Amino acid sequence: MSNFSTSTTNTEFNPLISLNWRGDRLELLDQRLLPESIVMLDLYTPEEIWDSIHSMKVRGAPAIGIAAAFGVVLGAGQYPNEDIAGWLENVKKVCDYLATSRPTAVNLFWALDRMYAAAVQLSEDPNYVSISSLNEGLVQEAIAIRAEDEEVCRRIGEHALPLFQDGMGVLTHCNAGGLATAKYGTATAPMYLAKEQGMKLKIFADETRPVLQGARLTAFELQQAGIDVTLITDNMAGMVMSKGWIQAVIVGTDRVAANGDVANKIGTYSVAVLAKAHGIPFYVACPMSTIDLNTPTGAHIPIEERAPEEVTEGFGKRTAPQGIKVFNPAFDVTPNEYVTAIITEKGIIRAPFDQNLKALYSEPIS
Ligand SMILES: CSC[C@@H](O)[C@@H](O)C(=O)COP(=O)(O)O
Repeated sequence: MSNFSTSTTNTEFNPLISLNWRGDRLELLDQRLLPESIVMLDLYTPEEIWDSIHSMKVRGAPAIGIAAAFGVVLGAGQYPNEDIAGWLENVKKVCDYLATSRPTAVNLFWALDRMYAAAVQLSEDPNYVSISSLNEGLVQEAIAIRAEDEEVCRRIGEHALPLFQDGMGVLTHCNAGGLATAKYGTATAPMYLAKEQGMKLKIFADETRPVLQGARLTAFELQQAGIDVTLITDNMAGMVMSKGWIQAVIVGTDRVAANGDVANKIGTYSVAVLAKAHGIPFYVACPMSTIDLNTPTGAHIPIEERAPEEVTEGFGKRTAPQGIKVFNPAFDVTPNEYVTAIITEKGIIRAPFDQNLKALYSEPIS
């Protein structure tokens, strides 16, 4: 594994933009170092992209998909020969390799499938005869995935915004923000749009143990954007709800099963149960690329388990006894009965989710 080169701290950093294609490399914000340091990494190989996804330098379902798409570009560009069949075989190998970086976010597999389908199509197109033109075709596909994500997130925000009113308290868990997408985020998109329109929301960000995406990322990016955000630890969510401070919960997701069960960052399920107990609507915001009709229920979603050190040394020092048994699932599944609505770029879906999710695929984007 080669070392990544790092750009110096960028003083004009825009926290909404964490992935940039630079012609020969993917420039990527190292999210693990936030908020203390803003470091952009220059990634030149699929191995570097794999490592960045696996180690969560880039994380969040849509951002993982975008990074992987550029990983395919970088892998295709390494093919040394001029034969198209060999080029296509190499693209397939790169896609299969990148697919092993993380298991839960379906956007990863969606993006890789889309890149491979584009490669097949390009390889059959008589206008693309040289390997360099095929590689350029893949660059355009990856750029399109990134650009579409930005547009999709904005649309999610537009559809979600009417669910919120001036002065509302809104709780979110993990980071489904601009850092996790091309721009705007999914759960945070209505927060940015509300800000644009002068609507004041009071956001509560769960810290999100064990990796602290809420504290490190959501609190950071909302604060940078001038949005009213209060950080709480995960075990405070019930208390702030009981005080009447929360009128809605909105989270992102890594995969929505065909029946509307939702996998998201560990702790989301507890928040959903708490929301139901307090009569608070629980919204899930995601692009269509996060909906996986091939996964029948939440029980079929592969849940990543991560290293015990995230729990025992997550704060930079040991906080548990040596040799302790640790269970560290990165995600949990919220059953559909706790989900008030799923908000996509195509609009708002409510129960019965199995029927309404299926129907959504035949509807044009409004
Ligand atoms: C728009 S991001 C949606 C989800 O990917 C997000 O809520 C989440 O759970 C991310 O988990 P992470 O482990 O940080 O990749």
